[in-house]
Amino acid sequence: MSAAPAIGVIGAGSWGTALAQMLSSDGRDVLLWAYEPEVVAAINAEHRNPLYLPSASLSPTIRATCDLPDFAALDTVLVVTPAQVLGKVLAGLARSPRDLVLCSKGIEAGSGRLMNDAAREAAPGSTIAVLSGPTFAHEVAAGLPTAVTLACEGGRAQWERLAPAIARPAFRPYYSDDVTGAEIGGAVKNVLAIACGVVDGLNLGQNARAALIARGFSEMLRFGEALGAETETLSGLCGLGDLVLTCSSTSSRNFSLGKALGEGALAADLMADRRTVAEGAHTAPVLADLAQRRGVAMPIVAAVDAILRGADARAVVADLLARPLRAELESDAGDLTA
Ligand SMILES: NC(=O)c1ccc[n+]([C@@H]2O[C@H](COP(=O)([O-])OP(=O)(O)OC[C@H]3O[C@@H](n4cnc5c(N)ncnc54)[C@H](O)[C@@H]3O)[C@@H](O)[C@H]2O)c1
Ligand SMILES: O=P(O)(O)OC[C@H](O)CO
Repeated sequence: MSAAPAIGVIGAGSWGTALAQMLSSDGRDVLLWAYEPEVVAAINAEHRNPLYLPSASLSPTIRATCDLPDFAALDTVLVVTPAQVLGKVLAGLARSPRDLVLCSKGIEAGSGRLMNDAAREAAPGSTIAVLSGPTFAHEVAAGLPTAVTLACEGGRAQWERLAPAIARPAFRPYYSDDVTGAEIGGAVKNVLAIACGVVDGLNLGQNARAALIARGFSEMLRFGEALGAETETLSGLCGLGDLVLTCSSTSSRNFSLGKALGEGALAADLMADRRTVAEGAHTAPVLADLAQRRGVAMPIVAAVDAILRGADARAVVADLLARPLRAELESDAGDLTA
């Protein structure tokens, strides 16, 4: 038991459960909201989450609930639902001023909103922060060293409240005030991880994967610039750091989805009855659309969108390779802008 104030975590998938376990490591109470009653029951009775994080033994100071009103008195709440339901779930939270730390990575389909805009509308009065970076849930749950960006719309004053609440010896947040940049990094890297998985599934080699990471990062920077994100933010943990992690490992659901697509599986089959979330599959269509409407060139994102819609992966890669030659740097583009 600890005298430190309890923290709330909304969403008991693998990431919400891992964050709850990390936060409880100093003995504090953590209240964890789960969508499924059977997850609540297993966490409270057996201190395990067999559906989403079966490898972890959870702390007895984590209490699970299906009732959002239980969170009314908490000053700090992490939000870790899938991106597409974040606004809907938060609408059930009592409207009192608190720090709301968004940990989901995606863009809302239909509205094209980033999570901070969805959260601000659903939970007015909250002060938003975004926690994002290279973070496989099973490693955080196991206490392995991890560093993240913690972007605070409330600036240094909010950071002073949140950093001691969230940092632990092996979990290290870095301060930023660029909420938009932190969200764009996490959302775009999921789509690029699908692209890298496709290349792996097609056996196109490691040169191709490195090229995709570098050219995909250029797309992330261009899109970020269009939305007012800082290049420095995207060059850090929540952008380049997460891109490298997710594009290099079958531990990533997005990379694995892409690999299966490259091996010839159909997106519709891979997405049907899926329990875990591969956010890039939901983000790709809305990101491709936003980029086109804003005139931002994102050919790799468009290629992923096309493959998810059923286009032949090998043909899509051939089209990418057949694009006109161009300058690598925007500043050198001149006439080479195709
Ligand atoms: N798993 C990771 O390593 C990791 C790391 C960083 C960020 N994230 C992000 O965290 C978010 C959550 O991912 P995850 O990996 O914890 O999920 P998950 O794939 O492990 O589990 C799916 C989650 O969706 C929930 N869910 C399904 N339908 C729902 C509904 N209608 N309403 C509310 N909840 C519903 C389930 O209860 C479960 O919590 C995603 O945006 C993901 O990108 C995940
Ligand atoms: O398994 P993924 O692809 O959702 O990636 C998990 C995390 O976002 C990695 O930082």
